[in-house]
Amino acid sequence: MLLQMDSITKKYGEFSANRGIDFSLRAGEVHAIVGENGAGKTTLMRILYGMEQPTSGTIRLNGKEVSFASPLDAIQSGIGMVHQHFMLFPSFTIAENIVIGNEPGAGAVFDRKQAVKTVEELCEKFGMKVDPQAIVSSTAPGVQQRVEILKVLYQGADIIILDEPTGVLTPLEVQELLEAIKQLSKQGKSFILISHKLNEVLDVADRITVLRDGAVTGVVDKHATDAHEISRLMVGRELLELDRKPITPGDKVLEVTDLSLRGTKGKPVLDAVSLSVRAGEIVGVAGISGNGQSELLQLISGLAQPDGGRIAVAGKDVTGKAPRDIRESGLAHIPEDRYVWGANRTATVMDTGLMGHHRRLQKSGLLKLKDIRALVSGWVQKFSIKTGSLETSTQYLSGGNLQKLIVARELEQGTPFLIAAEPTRGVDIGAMETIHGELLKRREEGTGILLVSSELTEILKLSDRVLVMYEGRIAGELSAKEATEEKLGLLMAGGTLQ
Ligand SMILES: Nc1ncnc2c1ncn2[C@@H]1O[C@H](COP(=O)(O)OP(=O)(O)OP(=O)(O)O)[C@@H](O)[C@H]1O
Repeated sequence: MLLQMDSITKKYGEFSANRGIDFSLRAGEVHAIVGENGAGKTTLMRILYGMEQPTSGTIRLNGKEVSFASPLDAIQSGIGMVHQHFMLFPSFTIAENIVIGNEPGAGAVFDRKQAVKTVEELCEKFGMKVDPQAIVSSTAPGVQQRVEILKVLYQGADIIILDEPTGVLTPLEVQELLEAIKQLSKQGKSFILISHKLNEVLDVADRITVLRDGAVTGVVDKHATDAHEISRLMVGRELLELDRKPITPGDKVLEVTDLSLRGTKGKPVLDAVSLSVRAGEIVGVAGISGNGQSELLQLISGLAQPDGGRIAVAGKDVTGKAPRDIRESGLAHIPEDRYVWGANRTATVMDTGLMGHHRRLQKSGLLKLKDIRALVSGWVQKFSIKTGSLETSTQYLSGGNLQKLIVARELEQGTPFLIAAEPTRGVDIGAMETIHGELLKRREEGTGILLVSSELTEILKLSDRVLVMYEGRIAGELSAKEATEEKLGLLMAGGTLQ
């Protein structure tokens, strides 16, 4: 066995994030780790990568016991990790990012030409294509993902840990990544893949380890299992089918007319975009990321200002207004990036939950701790948010649990209009079911929802109408009945429907 982790336990105070976990990896194997948010997947991998020390347990590489005091130790032993959030220098070139830490050159002189050549050779050897001279910030997420993998290959990794690698990728980029993993494993590289996407896991993994509450509930062979068994091992129950009841849409809660935003290179980022959302309907926006969706949401929520056009929320003209005024007009917003727009990493769970609710809870100018506690602990229960306490800083929540907290906070604003951008990014299948169920409940209660998601299955499951964005324009609109993955895919790629 290439790698063996035995009886790994990790305690944070009284809380055990890992409880006696056994995990093994063969050379050339792709081994997926799945489990609910907070099940302990990332913690186990941080231990393997030397970012955390286990409270007890042993790690053996090729039969020899090892201990890693830091990632540097792990890298030297041939272990590389690609994190959930890319850790590249945006203003550097791809080549510079790959060789950083071990640059070619003599003394203090960096040999740029050699760096480009080395990266070209690396791409050739491992069959992955990137332009070494491109600046990272100008490349797509799929390219940045490849750069992260090439970087660990350059560092000499034989074991590559990928922590939720497909979260920000388009369907095509996901296919390319899965293909690259298969190719590299044929060349003898071994992968540990943390993922919530069971279809991807069943496509690429040889074995799957399932974690629940910090312990292993099963290790299964891909050929001897299916998505049902894995979800049962993960959640402890079968998942329910969602029921989308027929509705009659009401008044417009969002009306966007001829919205435009100029780009830096003359090409418009948004070009005369008009759309509306009525009370009680979910309007899905599909599109490959980078086609104007993010900017559209920033304009609607007041985080950026348009160059032309008009925005009305709940019947009030909010064009050019500040985010706070727009929220008061009737907008709640589950933001696309939970770390940038959704939370302050140093704030507690309670303070993060309170944001936006503070004015409502204020009685005679005072906020009562008891009221805040009751509100936030209700959500913690309803959404199974795993946290030490309400005073825990959000930086210690697992990614999916922070997402659930933000979703709960925004769903509970009780506004007529809600933006839900990537509402289930990084959450487990049980939490996804809860969030989808809650969005449908809000819809039945009359909230109008603009759903922007890179997951076509999510768009198709929830939307009453689907708009497709392509190059800053609405390229097409389909009703729930008409919409299929194929038709949406065609419009997303710039095609037209006959
Ligand atoms: N430094 C820390 N202090 C306290 N608790 C922590 C710390 N790091 C992690 N935890 C807790 O340990 C648990 C396991 O977290 P981990 O990030 O391993 O979960 P995960 O399975 O990767 O979840 P997700 O799918 O949401 O990423 C969580 O409940 C988390 O809040």
